[in-house]
Amino acid sequence: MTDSTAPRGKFISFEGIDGAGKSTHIAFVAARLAATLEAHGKRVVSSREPGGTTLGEKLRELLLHEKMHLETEALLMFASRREHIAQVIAPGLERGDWVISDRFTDASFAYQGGGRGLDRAKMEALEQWVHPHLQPDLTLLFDVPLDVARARLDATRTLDKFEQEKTDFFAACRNEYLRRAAQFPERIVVIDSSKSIAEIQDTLVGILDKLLQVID
Ligand SMILES: Nc1ncnc2c1ncn2[C@@H]1O[C@H](COP(=O)(O)OP(=O)(O)O)[C@@H](O)[C@H]1O
Ligand SMILES: Cc1cn([C@H]2C[C@H](O)[C@@H](COP(=O)(O)OP(=O)(O)O)O2)c(=O)[nH]c1=O
Repeated sequence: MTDSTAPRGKFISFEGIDGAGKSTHIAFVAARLAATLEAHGKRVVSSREPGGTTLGEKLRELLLHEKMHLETEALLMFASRREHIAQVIAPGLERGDWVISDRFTDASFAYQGGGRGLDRAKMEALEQWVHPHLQPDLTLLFDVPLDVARARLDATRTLDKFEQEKTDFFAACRNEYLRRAAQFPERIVVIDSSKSIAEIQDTLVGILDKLLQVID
């Protein structure tokens, strides 16, 4: 994917159980990155999964609202991802832009693997098929106790298919996220999302400024 004339951009994913506060911080991160990158003629591309493309958004609608077999759910998540990589992530990185995605493959491991119990070997096979050479340069994992996430969700919105799941489901998702953070410590940074929004923003500034040094 890297070409010898243009440095590849960076790929940052955001993860966490529903209600952890991930969406709250995406706009802040995008603005912080854009302020530096635009001076270097690069853009921040902000996207999400499932979704991020016209087809992916149609799949998202199905995934968030229709009941389906667990393996169908996993396959559609990866179908959405395949399209997202082809249309948004790979071309963005090749242009030298920085791509930030609200969720990527760690979410499939956490939700379809941890939460729903799909065999990890099947998830790994899908990952190998769909993106054998692509991984985020950085994954920000927003981690909170389950009761905090639940209280935040209940206070704010109508719940979709995943958000209506029980505590055990989210406990298993969270455990899988934390297991992956321990497995890939060089890529996944765990953010204590039970802190205040201002404190989390301070932490994010420290992480992003270090990452931005490569282009200064
Ligand atoms: N650190 C925080 N402290 C208090 N409330 C928060 C914090 N982070 C997010 N929230 C609130 O919790 C709710 C869910 O946050 P959101 O970012 O939508 O979660 P997610 O995208 O992880 O599902 C929102 O109302 C948001 O304002
Ligand atoms: C990307 C992905 C998301 N999901 C789930 C997690 C979320 O509950 C849901 C949508 O994610 P998200 O966009 O974070 O939800 P919201 O906009 O409500 O904050 O999809 C999976 O189960 N597997 C996946 O691979």
